[in-house]
Amino acid sequence: MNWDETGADATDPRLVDSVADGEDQAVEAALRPKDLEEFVGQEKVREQLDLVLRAARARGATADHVLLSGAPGLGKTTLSMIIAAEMGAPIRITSGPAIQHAGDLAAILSSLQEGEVLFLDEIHRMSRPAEEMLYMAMEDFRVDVIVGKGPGATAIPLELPPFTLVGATTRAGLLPPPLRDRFGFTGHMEFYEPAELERVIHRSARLLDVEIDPAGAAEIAGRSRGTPRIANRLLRRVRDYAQVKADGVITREIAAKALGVYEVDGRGLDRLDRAVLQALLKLFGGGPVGLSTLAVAVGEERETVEEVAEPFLVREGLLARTPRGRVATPAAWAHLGLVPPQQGQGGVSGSGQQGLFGP
Ligand SMILES: Nc1ncnc2c1ncn2[C@@H]1O[C@H](COP(=O)(O)OP(=O)(O)OP(=O)(O)O)[C@@H](O)[C@H]1O
Repeated sequence: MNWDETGADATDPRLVDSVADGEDQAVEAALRPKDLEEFVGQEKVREQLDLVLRAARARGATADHVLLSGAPGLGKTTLSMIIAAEMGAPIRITSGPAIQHAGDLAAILSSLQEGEVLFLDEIHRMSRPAEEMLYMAMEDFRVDVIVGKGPGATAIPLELPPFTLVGATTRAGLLPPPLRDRFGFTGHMEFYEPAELERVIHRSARLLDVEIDPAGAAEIAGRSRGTPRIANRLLRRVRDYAQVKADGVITREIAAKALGVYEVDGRGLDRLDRAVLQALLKLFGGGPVGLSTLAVAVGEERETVEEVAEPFLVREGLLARTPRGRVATPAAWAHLGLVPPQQGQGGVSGSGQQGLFGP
């Protein structure tokens, strides 16, 4: 298989991948909530952000810098756009990996308008010199542009208009403390509850002009891995099925059948997730087994198993990472409808050995 570094398979994109693909980006623009009122869930972050923005508006000031942390697809970009809209300000969108040199950042910062929101996605992946330039820009609204090289180099100070930096990261812990401390507000985005995802799905269905009943929305929500981006993507695939195979209306039965076709099971696991669990249970009696062995057993790279399949399996309480290796939980046996071996029988089943080492 050909998985790229984001965990997406270049030839066969995963329906349950929380990273956006090209099709998502086009549809996401239409589905994004436009204000805090429309933004579903994340009650704490919404309430706190609402206060920050209202207070800034009342003072006629630019809002404080905001750091948003959380997994991909939970709404960080959407919230940054809402911050700009609520402040009546324009927004500029860029990302850490796009800023290779301090000069790239200087060019962006020096062209900002007063009050503009600068959204910096994956801020933890910015280069070190750019990061250091950002410290001063965030605190003093000033940057030193270095002209020339070596002993003759001079720093020319450049005043910047006040702006609001909205930084997004999947891992707040990776940010150096001097950067983290310069944000006036940090919001941590949680995975969504099924009921919240149902609201997201009903709203998106309305915007896409698709008829869906509450049980149909619940069925999709339960398979969406707590992530609105995945919910919206599954909704689009179910809509296709409903149009081609039925009368266009999404019911529980249609949603379940459609997602069965796409191999997304009732809990949101896809083919790769299930292959990992099946190998762990059937070949290794539930573990413990080392990551490399598990990867060989499913015919995948170690990194693919570790970074693409495991995080969700761990989050779902189906798999545990222990110092002795990967171990299946009782919930994993139940999910695949298998019975754990009796204690003392040894971990590996006969058929498993055959599967692994050949007949
Ligand atoms: N709270 C929400 N209510 C309704 N829709 C949402 C919400 N959060 C996200 N979405 C929808 O999910 C999709 C993905 O959201 P968004 O692009 O903001 O995620 P993200 O956290 O920025 O992801 P990434 O880090 O991968 O860029 C968008 O279509 C957006 O409309």
